[in-house]
Amino acid sequence: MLNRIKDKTVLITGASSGIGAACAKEFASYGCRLILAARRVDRLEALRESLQSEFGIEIFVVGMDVTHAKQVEMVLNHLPEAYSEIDILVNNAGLALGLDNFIDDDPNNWETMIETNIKGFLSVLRLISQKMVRQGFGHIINIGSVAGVESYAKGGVYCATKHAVHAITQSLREEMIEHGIKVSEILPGAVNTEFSQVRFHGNTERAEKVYDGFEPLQAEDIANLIVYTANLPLHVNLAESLILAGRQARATKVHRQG
Ligand SMILES: NC(=O)C1=CN([C@@H]2O[C@H](COP(=O)(O)OP(=O)(O)OC[C@H]3O[C@@H](n4cnc5c(N)ncnc54)[C@H](OP(=O)(O)O)[C@@H]3O)[C@@H](O)[C@H]2O)C=CC1
Ligand SMILES: CC(=O)[C@H](N)C(=O)O
Repeated sequence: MLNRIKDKTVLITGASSGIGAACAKEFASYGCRLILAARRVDRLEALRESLQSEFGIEIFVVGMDVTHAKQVEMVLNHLPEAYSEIDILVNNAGLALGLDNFIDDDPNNWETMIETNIKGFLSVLRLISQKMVRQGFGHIINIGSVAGVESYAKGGVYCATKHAVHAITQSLREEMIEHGIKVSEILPGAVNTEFSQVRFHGNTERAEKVYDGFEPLQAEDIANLIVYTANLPLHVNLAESLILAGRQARATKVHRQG
C-alpha cells in the first residue's frame, strides 16, 4: 500500500505496552515521527531506543498520566517545536479493573476506570481536537472496544466507559467534518496484552485463563488496522472497525477447544 503517512507526527497515549507499543512500532516502520506517552517512562525510553536504532526516526518520549488533567495540559501545550503539529492521535490509554458482580464490586475500581477511560481520554481528546482545528488538519483514532457496543455481566462499568468512548467518537466525528478532520474508532475484542494482568491486579493465573483454548488477537493485529486506517487517502474514513478474534463472536462468546 502507498505510504501516505511518512514524516507525519503521531501521538500515541498508552504507548508503554500492548496495543500502544505495537502501534509505535508499526508507525515507526512507515517513517513517522512519534510522540510516545504513558506513566512508565522507562518502558517508553527502551522503546524509543529500539525503534530509533531500527528505523532511524525521531521520537519524543513523555511521562503523562491522563488522569491528571493539569499535567496533560502542560505536556500537550508545551511540546517541542518539531512535534507541535500533530497529524494523527491514537487515543489509546485505558484499562479495566476487576470482573465482579456489580453488588460485590469495588467502587475504587470504577473510579479509576472512569478517571482513565472517560475523563483522561477526554482531556487528551479536547486538547488535540482544538490543536487540529487550529492547524486545519488531523486524524483522531480512538480506541474503543467491543465492550463499547455491547455489555457483559461483571464488566458493567468497564463497558460503560467504552460506551462513552463510542458515543463521544460519533458526536465528535459529526463536529469535525467541517474542519476536514477525520475521527475513527477501533473496537477490538480479546487482545492478548497486559490488559488482563491489569484487570486482575497482577493475578497471572486468572489473566492467562482469559485466553485459554482459543487464539486471541495480538497487539500487532490491532496496530496493523490502526495504521491501515491512518494511511487511507484523505477522502476515505474507516469510521468504525470492530475487530474480533477468529473464534470470537461477541465480547464474552469465544469458542474454546481442548
Ligand atoms: N486487550 C484487550 O482485550 C482490549 C483492549 N482495549 C483497549 O485498548 C487500550 C490499550 O489496552 P491494551 O494495550 O490492551 O492494555 P495494556 O495494559 O497492555 O496497555 C494499556 C496502556 O495504557 C496506559 N495507561 C493506563 N492508565 C494510564 C494512565 N492513567 N495514564 C496514562 N497511560 C495509562 C498504560 O501505560 P502506563 O501504565 O505506563 O501508564 C499502557 O501503556 C485500552 O484503552 C483498552 O481498554 C479494547 C478492547 C480489547
Ligand atoms: C473487549 C475488551 O475490551 C476486553 N477484552 C474485555 O474483556 O472487555
